[in-house]
Amino acid sequence: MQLDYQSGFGNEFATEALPGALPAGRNSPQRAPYGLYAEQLSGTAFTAPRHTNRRSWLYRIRPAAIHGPFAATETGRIVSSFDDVPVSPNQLRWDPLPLPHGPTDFIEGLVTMGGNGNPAAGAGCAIHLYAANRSMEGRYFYNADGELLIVPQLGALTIATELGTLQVEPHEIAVIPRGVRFQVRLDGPVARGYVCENYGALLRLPDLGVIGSNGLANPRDFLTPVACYEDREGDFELVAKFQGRMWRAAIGHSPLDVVAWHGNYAPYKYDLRRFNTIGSISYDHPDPSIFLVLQAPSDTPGVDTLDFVIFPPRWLNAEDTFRPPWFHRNFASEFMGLIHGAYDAKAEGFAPGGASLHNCMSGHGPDAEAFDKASVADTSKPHYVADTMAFMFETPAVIRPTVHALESAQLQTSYANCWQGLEKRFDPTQR
Ligand SMILES: O=C(O)Cc1cc(O)ccc1O
Ligand SMILES: [Fe+2]
Repeated sequence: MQLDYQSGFGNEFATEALPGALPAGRNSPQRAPYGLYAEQLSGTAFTAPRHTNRRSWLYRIRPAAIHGPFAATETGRIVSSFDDVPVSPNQLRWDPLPLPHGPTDFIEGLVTMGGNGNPAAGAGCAIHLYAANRSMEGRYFYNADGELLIVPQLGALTIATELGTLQVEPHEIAVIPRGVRFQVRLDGPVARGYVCENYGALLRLPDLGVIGSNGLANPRDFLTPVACYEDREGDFELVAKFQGRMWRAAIGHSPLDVVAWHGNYAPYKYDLRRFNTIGSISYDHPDPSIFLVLQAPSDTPGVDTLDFVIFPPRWLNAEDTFRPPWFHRNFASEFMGLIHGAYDAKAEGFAPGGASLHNCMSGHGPDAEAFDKASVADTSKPHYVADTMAFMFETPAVIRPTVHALESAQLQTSYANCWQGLEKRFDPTQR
């Protein structure tokens, strides 16, 4: 199905599935068109400065308040507080999450790998993987704890939300704002990917500084759905994530019943293949901030609580340069995933669907094989890094792995051996 979208990042969108469903000239008329209820959904403080203020007005068949009482339910493998598990400075890497055997939908298939901060503090993030083999049926979900950045790695998803339907395939991402109700449907037999749950300030496009007015992820490539509603009654369930726990309420109708909406608080998708990658055309491999797609800013200028960074296919032509990522230790902590192909700093062991974690000041970089190859490569000619799409969730706070991540059968116990083959090359008599 070909879906319609509205283009732009954080625009003041306006969309109606029935002509005239959007009230003209006011948000909350005495009676809204078609007998709809007007409802505001605000994603930031009412008094947030205009450039960060996000809210939308929804015109819906029933108000969001209509559902049965919430009762706490199984949180499954979802974790939202990370302080009780000791964290080591070891470099960690995982094989891809196996696909589920029993019927598992997107929510059931979530497993938390690590994170920092917590929903109560409104700071930090949780990093989850998902593996699913069925659509959410009769179940709708919202997350009051943060926005969800969904990074499919295998299988396309149709994400039906209150504000319209998005389709995302591997190489695309979707962001579902805090509070927006949605249902994930699988377009194929299985789906797998990564989710970053951002407890902090909303993800936004970074400033471009000396790059100028264009580049990196361009605003018009962000797509927001058009209004589309379900007028459906039945015995459904509404699942909420609220303060780290999962809650369940009976609901007698589809909550995806918004006939029209306007505003700047809405889900969006972005095709990572549209990223305008900028790099060195002289020498040296730049810092990975050059690959920043979205950032969640903190109160300290220039410091983000979360960065989403990608490593897409690109030309490398820096001369007399070790072209792949260098050896390094960072202030930041880095959780990486691979959507497709191979990553240029790792010859093997980092598989699509896999993950790695290099925390604050833990040494890492190219493995022995990648180093050996790149340190003798001909740098007089450009080289195209093809068939690759890696990404990083990067945070200033340490990413604390969960018990599940540490006890997972996918944890590669000998990951750090990938650097052991880097022999001593030092010879004080040879320059
Ligand atoms: O592979 C990594 O560790 C990620 C990374 C990539 C890069 O190009 C520079 C620094 C960095 O941490
Ligand atoms: Fe790194």
